[in-house]
Amino acid sequence: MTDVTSQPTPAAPAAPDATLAAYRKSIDNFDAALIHILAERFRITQAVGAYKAQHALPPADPGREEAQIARLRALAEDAQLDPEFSEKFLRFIIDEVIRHHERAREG
Ligand SMILES: C=C(O[C@@H]1C=C(C(=O)O)C=C[C@H]1O)C(=O)O
Repeated sequence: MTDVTSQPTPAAPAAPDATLAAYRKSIDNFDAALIHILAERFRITQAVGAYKAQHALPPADPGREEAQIARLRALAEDAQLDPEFSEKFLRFIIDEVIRHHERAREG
């Protein structure tokens, strides 16, 4: 017969932790703000994509990207946010924008 007494005791349901819950409430608000900010950014870049397609402009502008990344890295350093992370985050967004612009060009 199996010795059930040697099994680990299942974890008790976590006690409500008011401090953690308050931090998480604030995280929830920041995450919601991030989504709204991103939605607005993509709304504008969609318009840029349509404009570029109408005027036969290239989907990507590496000079503009380089300037934006340098500006954002400096802002991140000032704000004590990891500039490497900031660059990767912006690169990820810009790459998605360029994909949208390529699609807009294809019609
Ligand atoms: C939005 C533009 O298109 C692309 C996307 C960019 C961005 O998301 O910041 C920057 C440059 C372009 O490669 C633009 O040309 O301004």
